[in-house]
Amino acid sequence: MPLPTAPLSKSVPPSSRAWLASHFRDPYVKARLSHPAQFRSRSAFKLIEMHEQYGSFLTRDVQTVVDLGAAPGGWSQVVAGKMGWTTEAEMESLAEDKTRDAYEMLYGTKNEQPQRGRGTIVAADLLHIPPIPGVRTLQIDFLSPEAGNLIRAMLMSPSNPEGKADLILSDMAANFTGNQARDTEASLDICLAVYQFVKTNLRTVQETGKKYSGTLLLKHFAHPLLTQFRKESLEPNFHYVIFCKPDASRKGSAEGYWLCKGWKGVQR
Ligand SMILES: C[S@@+](CC[C@H](N)C(=O)[O-])C[C@H]1O[C@@H](n2cnc3c(N)ncnc32)[C@H](O)[C@@H]1O
Repeated sequence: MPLPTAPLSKSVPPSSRAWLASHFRDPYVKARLSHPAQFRSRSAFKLIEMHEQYGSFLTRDVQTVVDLGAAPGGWSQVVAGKMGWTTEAEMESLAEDKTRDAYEMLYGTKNEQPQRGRGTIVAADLLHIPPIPGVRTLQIDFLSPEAGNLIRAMLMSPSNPEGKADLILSDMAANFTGNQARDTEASLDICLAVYQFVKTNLRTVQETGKKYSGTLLLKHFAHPLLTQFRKESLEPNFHYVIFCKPDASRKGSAEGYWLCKGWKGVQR
């Protein structure tokens, strides 16, 4: 897809012009538009980067994944690719791709291409998520009381009768208002709701026998109240929690992610 080079229309206000200009200069926007996997969002590169740099979590033993705040679907595309849920046409276009590094970053070596994916991926968002091979989508407000049970039901299978997940991803963010108190409260509400879901749905290390299984990747906005949540709820109950700020995350943004590995179940 060609990048816009013509001058922007005079009807576009100066503030939007500045944003659009910096948006199209952004290397991750350029990468998204030219990448053969045709990611739907620039966020896809954040997930790839965190997986690569902060400790692999999209590993072969991951069978069930929940992607919260998934629209338009970039993260789910990455997960589906990692779990082998990619159409043959996509495989062919990727196999012909000259940027082999990008290919390998997503799918491993070419000899490893499965024709059908493994496991279950459930993606949920307030917004509609256009279909992605191998991904079960749900349009719902995750903060609504029924969301947890619906997602669990979608994870259930004969081999997973309790609907447990090996990996829970949350890129959820409420609309930014610019009011710090309100934005902090919204981020905290989302983190607390995700944590409630983790308590009943993330597979524990006791269940798998693996010290670092049961992974949560959770977006949040920097604030002392969120730090307190990390200390009180995440740190005692996971083997480790690290802060991630991928390069693909805009520098001026207060967003960051916690990568939490080794869910022990609630210790306190
Ligand atoms: C940064 S976008 C996610 C981008 C996505 N990870 C991707 O790669 O395409 C944040 C998403 O969170 C969703 N969201 C915010 N609050 C939500 C809620 N209460 N329930 C469900 N989704 C929510 C928004 O609708 C938005 O699509």
